[in-house]
Amino acid sequence: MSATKGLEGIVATTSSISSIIDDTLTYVGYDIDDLAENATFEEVIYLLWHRSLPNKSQLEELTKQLAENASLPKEVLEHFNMYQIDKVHPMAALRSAISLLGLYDEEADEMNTEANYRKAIRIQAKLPSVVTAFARVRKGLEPVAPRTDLSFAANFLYMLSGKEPTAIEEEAFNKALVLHADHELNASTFTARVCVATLSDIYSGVTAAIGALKGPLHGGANEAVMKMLTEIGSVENVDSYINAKLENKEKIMGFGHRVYQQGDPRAKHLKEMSQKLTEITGQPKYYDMSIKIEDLVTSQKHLPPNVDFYSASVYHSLGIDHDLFTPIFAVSRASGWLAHILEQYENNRLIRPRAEYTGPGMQKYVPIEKR
Ligand SMILES: CC(=O)SCCNC(=O)CCNC(=O)[C@H](O)C(C)(C)COP(=O)(O)OP(=O)(O)OC[C@H]1O[C@@H](n2cnc3c(N)ncnc32)[C@H](O)[C@@H]1OP(=O)(O)O
Ligand SMILES: O=C([O-])CC(=O)C(=O)O
Repeated sequence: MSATKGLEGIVATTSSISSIIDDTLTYVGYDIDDLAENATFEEVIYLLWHRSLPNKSQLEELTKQLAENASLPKEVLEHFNMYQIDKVHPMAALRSAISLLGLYDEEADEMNTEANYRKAIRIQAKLPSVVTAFARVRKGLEPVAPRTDLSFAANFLYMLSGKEPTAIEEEAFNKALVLHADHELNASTFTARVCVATLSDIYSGVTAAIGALKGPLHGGANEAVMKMLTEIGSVENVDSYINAKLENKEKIMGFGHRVYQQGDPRAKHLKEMSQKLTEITGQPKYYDMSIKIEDLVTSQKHLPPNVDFYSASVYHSLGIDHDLFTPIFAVSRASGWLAHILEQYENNRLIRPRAEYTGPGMQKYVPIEKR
C-alpha cells in the first residue's frame, strides 16, 4: 500500500456535474467559454442541480424561490453583534453563520431528496444576504434587504453597496459567479462530499466546504493576489518583487494548478473583464501589473494564471473590500457544493481511504514513571 501525496491523479468518485478533460472545463457538457459568454448565474445553478438548462418557467420558479428565501432569521443578523465583527475574517464569519443558519432550519436533519433540495435553495439564497449583511454591519451600516426585481449578480452588488450596479458591473459579476460555480473534485467540494457521505446534514457539508475554501492554496488565493498587487503598488516594481519571491522559492499567488497543464480556461474571461473594468474605473495599473506578473511567471516558471489571479483586479474594480473576495467565491461555489452534496446523497457510500503508515514499529507500553 503506497500513498500518493495530495491524492494527485486519484479518481475518487463518479460525477455527472462538471468535467475537466484536456484543459477543457464543462458544466454538464456545456463548455465554460459558452456559459461565461451567455449564461446567467441562476441558469447555471439550475444546470448544476438538474443537469439541464432551465426553460423559461423553470428559471422563473427558481428565481422566485431564491428571492423568497433570501432573508435571514433575526438571530443570525443579531449574532453579528456577539463578536468583534471588525476583527474577524469574513470567511470565518461566513463559516459560523452558515452553521448557525442550520440551527434555525426546522428541516436541517430531514434526510430526503425533496427536503435536501429545499435546504439547498435556502442556503444558496441566504449566502449573499449573510456576506453583504456582515460587510455592512462591520462598517456600522444597516443591512440592505434583497430586491426581487434584480438578477442574483445585481442583487448581491446592490445589497453590498445599497446602489444598483451599472450594466457592465452586473455583467462582470455575473461572469465571475458563472466561472466559479463548479470545478469537479476540487478540495472544498471533496470536503463537502466526504462530510455528507457520513450521512451528516447539508449545513455541515457546506460549513466544512467553506473551511476548506478559506485556505490560500484554494479560494483564499484571490485575496492573497490582491495583497500582492497592493504591495507591488506600481508596474515598475513588478520585476524586483516577483524575482525576489521566485529566488526565495515562494509561491506566486494565483498561479499554478493541480489539474490544468496548459492553463485555466476561466482566467482569460476574467483577464478581459479586468482590462475593461480597470480602464473604466481609471485604475489601469492593476491590469498592467497583472499582465506583467503573468509574463514573468509564465516565462520563468511555466506556470499560467488560475481563476484567482484576474478575479482579484475584477473585484477590486467593483469596489469590493479585499477580504470579501473569498466569501464571494463561496457564494458562487455553493451552487457546485450543493449539486455535489445532492449527488452524493443520491448514490452514497462512506468515503474512507487508507493511509500508508510511516510511524515506528510495534512498541510496548511503558508506565509513566519509567519514561
Ligand atoms: C480556485 C483554486 O483553488 S485555484 C488555485 C489557487 N491557489 C493558488 O493560486 C496558490 C498558488 N498555487 C499553488 O500553491 C499551487 O500551484 C496549487 C496549490 C494550486 C497546486 O499545487 P500542487 O499541484 O500541489 O503543486 P505543488 O505545490 O506541489 O507545486 C509543484 C511545483 O511547482 C511550484 N509551484 C506551484 N505553484 C507555484 C506558484 N504559484 N508559484 C511558484 N511556484 C509554484 C512548486 O513550488 C513546486 O516546485 P518544486 O517541484 O520545485 O518544489
Ligand atoms: O480545482 C481545483 O483544484 C481548484 C480550482 O481551480 C477550483 O476549485 O476552482
